[in-house]
Amino acid sequence: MPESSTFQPDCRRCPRLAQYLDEVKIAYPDYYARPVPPFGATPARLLVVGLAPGIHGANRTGRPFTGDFAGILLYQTLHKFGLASHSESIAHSDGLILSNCRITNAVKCLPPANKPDTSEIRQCNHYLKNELIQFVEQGGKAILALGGVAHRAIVMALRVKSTIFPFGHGAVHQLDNDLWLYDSYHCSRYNTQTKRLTAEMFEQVFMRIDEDLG
Ligand SMILES: O=c1cc[nH]c(=O)[nH]1
Repeated sequence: MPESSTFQPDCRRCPRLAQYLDEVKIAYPDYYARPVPPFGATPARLLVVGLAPGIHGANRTGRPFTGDFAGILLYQTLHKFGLASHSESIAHSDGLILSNCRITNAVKCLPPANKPDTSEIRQCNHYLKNELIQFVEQGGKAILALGGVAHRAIVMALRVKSTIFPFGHGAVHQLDNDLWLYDSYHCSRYNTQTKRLTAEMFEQVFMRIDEDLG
């Protein structure tokens, strides 16, 4: 199982991802094109875990879910539930503040075709594990997995059994006395445009978290 380590902004542990980021930086010199750090409040009661930076979103702006389609529904919903100061997340310098909430990704680097390899998810799990440890130590109560990859990365980092805690949209898993894992389909363009995930479905997940956090 991976050990935990603090996020390294210059990490190049995954050769395929490091090389891809080098190529993307050449194609788009203005893009951030580095491992994207978590964003938000510390301490926080809610930790939202996404998949990985999108090429023209977090990979461009350097902030999770910022500047691309996947962030639209997420930040709108966070704003609706009083967790974000604005309903849109446009750029690193837009002044947006998260309250009681943090956002991170299972994989910190942009993967080709949005698909990290299992070995890359495992390698990056060092960082997620460290973030989860800090989150729990500082009183964090609710983890929201956006999609199955994020769910399995969380389960891996916390060393709990994925057979006991399978991913399912709307599922709520009690991981510990005071630690809960909530699942939602990922708020990707594909999922929202095909209506696999509607705004109502996403809000219901947040409503449940809101009720449980009290
Ligand atoms: O999972 C995702 C998707 C888009 N942007 C992110 O930061 N994470």
